[in-house]
Amino acid sequence: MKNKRLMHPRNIFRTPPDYTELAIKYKEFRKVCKLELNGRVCIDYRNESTLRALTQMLLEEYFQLRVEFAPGSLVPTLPLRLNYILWLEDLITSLKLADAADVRGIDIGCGSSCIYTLLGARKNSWRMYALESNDVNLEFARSNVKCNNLEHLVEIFKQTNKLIIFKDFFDSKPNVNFHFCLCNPPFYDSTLPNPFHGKTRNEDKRTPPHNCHTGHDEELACEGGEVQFVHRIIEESELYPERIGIYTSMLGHKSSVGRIIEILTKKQITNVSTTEFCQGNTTRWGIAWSFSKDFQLDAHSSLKV
Ligand SMILES: C[S@@+](CC[C@H](N)C(=O)[O-])C[C@H]1O[C@@H](n2cnc3c(N)ncnc32)[C@H](O)[C@@H]1O
Repeated sequence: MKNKRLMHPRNIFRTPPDYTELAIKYKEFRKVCKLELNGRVCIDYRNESTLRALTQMLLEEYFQLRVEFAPGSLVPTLPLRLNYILWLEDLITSLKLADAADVRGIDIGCGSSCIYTLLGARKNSWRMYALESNDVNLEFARSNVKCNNLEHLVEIFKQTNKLIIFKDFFDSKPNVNFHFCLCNPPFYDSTLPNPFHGKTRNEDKRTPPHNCHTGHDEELACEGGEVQFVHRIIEESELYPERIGIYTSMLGHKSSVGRIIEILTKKQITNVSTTEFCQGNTTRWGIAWSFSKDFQLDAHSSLKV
């Protein structure tokens, strides 16, 4: 197929799951499935409760993770989250660590599902530190970690000041350095008059492609949107160049990648890598930067901006 964009080569969802078989196996998932005339299962991706049941079922089937989401909170899609984790795995290999279990990662804004942290811990035995500012999300994240018996690998940290990313956390862990940080930042700009539904010709202000809009306003929006959030991560990374080997973030819009690269370039941060996360009709982007000579990130770049 022309221009077919594929998931990461190791992403198990490159081959679509057999939903009919899974509907037989998982009762809660079966309840949200529709049956086509030919007897095949059909999924309504625009329905929030269907998405919840789908993600819960896939996490259980493929990663033996049982996850609850706070009511009304963001429902993560698993193929995208997995693409990001697999890219991190690739970046970390440049470190040539003797033991993968030595890896320590920070999840900035883990959400109620705590999905990246759970995946990193369960799939790769990474030691994960999940930061979150929303109290309800924190409660659910803690419970998800406990339910999956991953407390020995995961620490959850309450972020009291939303405008800060690392300072308070680093102060609480003065002697620990980390291999990477990851982030799915709040996408929307809360300062816009209608941040979630504004239709505009300006690409940056257009809502991203969604199957179904899930999540609380507070989870999805911040002042300046994702560019400003990642800008803040960059500024704090300059204060702590040694504390994290590879700083990374996901971006929801291609134009944000160019703007973030501009910010990095102005700051003369040149050890930078970008990638695309392709999942069927949805594309997201990843950006990474490092101050360490141990990571040669440019070798991993897959995207010309
Ligand atoms: C878009 S959601 C991502 C949730 C989850 N990581 C995922 O990918 O499904 C962003 C999360 O960041 C949290 N957040 C916002 N500002 C934060 C900050 N300064 N520190 C930590 N978490 C923050 C929000 O409460 C929200 O849960």
